[in-house]
Amino acid sequence: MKEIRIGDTVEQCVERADYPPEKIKAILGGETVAVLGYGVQGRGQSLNMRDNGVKVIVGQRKGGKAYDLCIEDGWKPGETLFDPEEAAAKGTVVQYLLSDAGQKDMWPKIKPHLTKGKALYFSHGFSIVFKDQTGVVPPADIDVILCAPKGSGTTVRRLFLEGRGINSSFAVFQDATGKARDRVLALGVAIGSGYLFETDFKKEVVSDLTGERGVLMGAIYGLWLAQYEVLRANGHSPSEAFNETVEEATQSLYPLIGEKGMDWMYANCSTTAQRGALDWFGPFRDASKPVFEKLYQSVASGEEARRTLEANSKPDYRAGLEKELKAIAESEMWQAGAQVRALRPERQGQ
Ligand SMILES: NC(=O)c1ccc[n+]([C@@H]2O[C@H](COP(=O)([O-])OP(=O)(O)OC[C@H]3O[C@@H](n4cnc5c(N)ncnc54)[C@H](O)[C@@H]3O)[C@@H](O)[C@H]2O)c1
Ligand SMILES: CC(C)(O)[C@@H](O)C(=O)O
Ligand SMILES: [Mg+2]
Ligand SMILES: [Mg+2]
Repeated sequence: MKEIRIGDTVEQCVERADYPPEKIKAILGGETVAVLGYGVQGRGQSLNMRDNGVKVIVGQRKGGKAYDLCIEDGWKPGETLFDPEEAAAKGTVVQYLLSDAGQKDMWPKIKPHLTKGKALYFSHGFSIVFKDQTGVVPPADIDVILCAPKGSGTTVRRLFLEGRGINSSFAVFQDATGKARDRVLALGVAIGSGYLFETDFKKEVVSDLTGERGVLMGAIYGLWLAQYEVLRANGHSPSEAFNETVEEATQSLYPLIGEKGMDWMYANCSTTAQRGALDWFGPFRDASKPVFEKLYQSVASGEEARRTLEANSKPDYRAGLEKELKAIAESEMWQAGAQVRALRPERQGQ
């Protein structure tokens, strides 16, 4: 365990060293972990656990790309690959990694398999916190736990293969067996977490929905687009506008900020950039803070959950979504992006 200490706030962080392989074996040795859903998280987490020696089975409905990927990844129908209900029946730990809307739909079929002493595991607080909208209310005699990797499932797998680890949060919502904390921490390390910090289901879902709608995806794209549009409207070429907005950020500055912090970045650019960035971060913060406050309220009130569930339940949702994504892919900015990325020396000849 290590501490993160900021003023009066002290957080205990759990590291891999706290759950070495023999401890994981002692905790999970008798368990069958059923991973329901082979999406981005289901795939990353199940493969990492399998490589870590945990007994894992996957529950993925037949047909479709995700099922084909299960076969490609070596899951064997009838041995380690089942439909979600059958896997839930076999698992002693049920990792509920269907899409959040899928969790609501499948709940009536999964719940009967959650018998006394099992653990129900989530990677998001969504279904439990918004139970009035999802109907997900677990039986009282099971453990209900959460481990939420703070990144894409793609990164969960990539970092594991590189011998690195993703940061994850963990929480215990219900401890029926007295083993819930050990179970979630052993699972958290087994899925490839680097370190784990404690949260609760409500804090996890509210921060996660805020982050992805905000700085991780929604806000950053909005900010990038605004700058790109201003540069283009003032006669800058697509190449110049894209490089100055996205390519330099993702390929040079953001990795450096990740490695060394924003203070280092500010100290290690030109004095011209330094003066300008110091003068302008305030106006950008002031302009965007009311939007973040509005976003947070929309998340905390359950409105974002309502919108997500409603949108996902529409029969034409997928078609509409594909149209929206196509519009981004075909927009000038991301067309420029595709061509700029293709020019990277390491991508030549691909
Ligand atoms: N995507 C990420 O990287 C990420 C990161 C952290 C947490 N999470 C959380 O992890 C969980 C899984 O997310 P994901 O993005 O991997 O899921 P996803 O959207 O990729 O879907 C996962 C699987 O759910 C199945 N599914 C969807 N609806 C279904 C239904 N009605 N019936 C049966 N199966 C259905 C699909 O076949 C798919 O294989 C969610 O709670 C999500 O919020 C995701
Ligand atoms: C990867 C993200 C954005 O962090 C996750 O929260 C998700 O919902 O996909
Ligand atoms: Mg999320
Ligand atoms: Mg997230």
